[in-house]
Amino acid sequence: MKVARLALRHRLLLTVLLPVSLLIAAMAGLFLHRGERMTQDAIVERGLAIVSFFAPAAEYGVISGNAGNLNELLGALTELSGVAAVVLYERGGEVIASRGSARLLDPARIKAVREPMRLAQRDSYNGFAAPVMSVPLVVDEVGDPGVAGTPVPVGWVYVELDTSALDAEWRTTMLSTLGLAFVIVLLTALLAVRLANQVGRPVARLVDAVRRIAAGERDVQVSDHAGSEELEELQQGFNSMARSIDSAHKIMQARIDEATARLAYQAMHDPLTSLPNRRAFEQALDEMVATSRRAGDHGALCFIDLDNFKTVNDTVGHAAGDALLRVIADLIRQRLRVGDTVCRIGGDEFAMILRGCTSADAYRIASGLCEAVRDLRFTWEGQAFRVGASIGFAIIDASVGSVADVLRAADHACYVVKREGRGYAMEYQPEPPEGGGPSGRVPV
Ligand SMILES: Nc1nc2c(ncn2[C@@H]2O[C@H](COP(=O)(O)OP(=O)(O)OP(=O)(O)O)[C@@H](O)[C@H]2O)c(=O)[nH]1
Repeated sequence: MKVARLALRHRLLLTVLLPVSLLIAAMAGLFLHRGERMTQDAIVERGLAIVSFFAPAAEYGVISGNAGNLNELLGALTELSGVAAVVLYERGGEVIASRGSARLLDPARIKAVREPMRLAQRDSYNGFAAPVMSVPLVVDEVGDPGVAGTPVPVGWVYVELDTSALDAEWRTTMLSTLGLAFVIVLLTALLAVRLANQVGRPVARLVDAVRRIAAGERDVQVSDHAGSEELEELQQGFNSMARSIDSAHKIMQARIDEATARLAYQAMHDPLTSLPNRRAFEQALDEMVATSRRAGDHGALCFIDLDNFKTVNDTVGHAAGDALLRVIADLIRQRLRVGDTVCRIGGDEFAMILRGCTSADAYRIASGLCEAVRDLRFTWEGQAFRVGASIGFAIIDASVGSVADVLRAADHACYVVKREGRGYAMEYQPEPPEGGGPSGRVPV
């Protein structure tokens, strides 16, 4: 696992704990190693000091074989703390006196000892030996004794120390050291966890909040109890930034919704009269035709073309023509029933889709409208105008072939009205065969 991939909290823990633990382990190890060496050195020093003192003191007893003197010496030695056994050898390697039971003693090695030394060591026992040296008197050339010769070993002393008390003391020291090291590491770990939590958790909360915002979530806030002034400030800053983003997003969304609605409205409405435009008309007609085929619903499509509208434009101007178009749009709108639709599909052309009506209903409504337009007096700058409305309509029912058929039929009916007199309403009648009577004009 790579350190860079660890969470910040774990990295902080590692950064604090790892060096402290290594330092404590190194210090404890060094202390224990040096302590062990010093203990061993002290044991050796003491053992050597005892045998070095004991060897010369035993010289007389070994040479003379004075048992009383030797016993006294051995008794005094075993009185010393930690001395478990004392053995005295004579020149030939035979034991001449001993106290206690020696565990490590190897008699074969004792005769090779030429100076005080540690002879053996096992568990808590250490064996030390030293030669008992004596200086023989040498007879010179003239036969006169009294010249000192080279010291020779006349025996050996062996002292065995029991260091279990010292070892126990050392064990206690060792355990205390290790315990202390453990406590220090534990305390450091607790502090490190606290520090990591204080820093790592708030940062993790911030990271989580940033991810949620990036994923499109809004209204994201983090609790601002970080436990540290800087982090608390960071969290408060984040919260106010998140609030700003959220409110900017809401404002922007509202504007987009508004603009979308406006565009959708504009796409389907005529800006002059606010009536549905040609596109809306085509959709409404598609629906009406589909409903008629499916449910056998009856309806009608009426094409309305104003008569003499151009005169207004030409006489008092385009603005007057616009105003008149608005007046007529209102007039048509007012006469419609709930569910009917009126659209402006061209310059002075309107279309009505009447729902749930028979041919007679459609004729009555269309004729009424013709009458109302004819009765309208439009005044502009003191001048009065009259216009008319020519309406051709076609019935929409289950027998209708297509939308185009209906359009063609209504358009044709309107054309016939225009051609044959204007100002009235007529239902589409298929052209009579060659030489037949006039088309179905229904006079108002
Ligand atoms: N003021 C105004 N005039 C328009 C608008 N759109 C088209 N027109 C005009 O409306 C007139 C329509 O032409 P016509 O249908 O031939 O005029 P008309 O006098 O009604 O003719 P007939 O139908 O034969 O009686 C044209 O002069 C167009 O310029 C508009 O939005 N505002």
